[in-house]
Amino acid sequence: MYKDIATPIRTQEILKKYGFSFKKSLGQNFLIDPNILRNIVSHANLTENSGAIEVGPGIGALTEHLARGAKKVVSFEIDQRLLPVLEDTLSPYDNVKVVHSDILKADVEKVIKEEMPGIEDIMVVANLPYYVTTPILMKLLNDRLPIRGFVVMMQKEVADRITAKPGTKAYGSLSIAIQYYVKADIAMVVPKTVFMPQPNVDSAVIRLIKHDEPPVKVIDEDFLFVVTRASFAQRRKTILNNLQTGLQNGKANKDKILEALEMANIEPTRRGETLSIQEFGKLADALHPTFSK
Ligand SMILES: C[S@@+](CC[C@H](N)C(=O)[O-])C[C@H]1O[C@@H](n2cnc3c(N)ncnc32)[C@H](O)[C@@H]1O
Repeated sequence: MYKDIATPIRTQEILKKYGFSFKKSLGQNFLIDPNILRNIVSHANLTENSGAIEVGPGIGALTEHLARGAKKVVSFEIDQRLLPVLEDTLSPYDNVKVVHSDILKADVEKVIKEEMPGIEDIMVVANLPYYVTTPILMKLLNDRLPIRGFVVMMQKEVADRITAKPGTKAYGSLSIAIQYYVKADIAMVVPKTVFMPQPNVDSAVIRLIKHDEPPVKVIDEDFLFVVTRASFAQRRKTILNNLQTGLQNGKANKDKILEALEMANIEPTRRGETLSIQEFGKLADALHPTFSK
């Protein structure tokens, strides 16, 4: 059995050996608690036939736990200074591939094809860099990768918004943009003390499992997201007011919007935060003929 990378003492040793200093701009808060790492990996339900994709391995703390639980791990790391560190810390594992790349620019599908041939069950498991949590999730969802889902650590406030249900304060266009693709729930809330350096915000691990079918069928997915963004633009405003100012550069015809709201069976005085994803779907389809161009 190898010594865990993620103990405070071993992490300090590794950082010292390589003269590594944290870059705040890259969201570098490393995990230093092996129990949290085991817990994260257990929520991914990996088997010896699974693949794991990691964003930002850091010095390999989570990577080694993934390597122990999966057939193959591919980790994308943007910071070149970490490459020699990872080569050292992950040397006991022959099932890990580190790719030096910004995940936002990477062709992840190609890498999966090359590095994980024949692997049918793939999960994204990561302690995400908080400054780009949402762009990373949206990219990996929009790329329509052959993955089962995600188990990812992020800022708790973002986790709350992603997993929020209608009628709650945290519910908004981000909840819908993500829940259109996946079933989302919070797996655990994580204290600041398990990170080095400690972040200023609370953290949570969320689990996102892809739907077989989207929760609502719409004519035009992109337009659904245009409508939801417009509907939440000003939370105190009614859906009617938000759509009037948010569609067609504020020149949307009020009567046409009222017609669409009636067709979708939605009272014009309601607020966006009370609408379910199914109601947004109906509304987007009703608005589509007039407002999608
Ligand atoms: C929160 S740390 C997590 C490190 C490690 N997985 C851990 O849990 O200790 C985020 C990691 O993501 C890397 N990173 C930041 N932006 C990235 C990007 N756009 N693409 C790939 N990696 C990125 C950072 O260099 C850092 O290693």
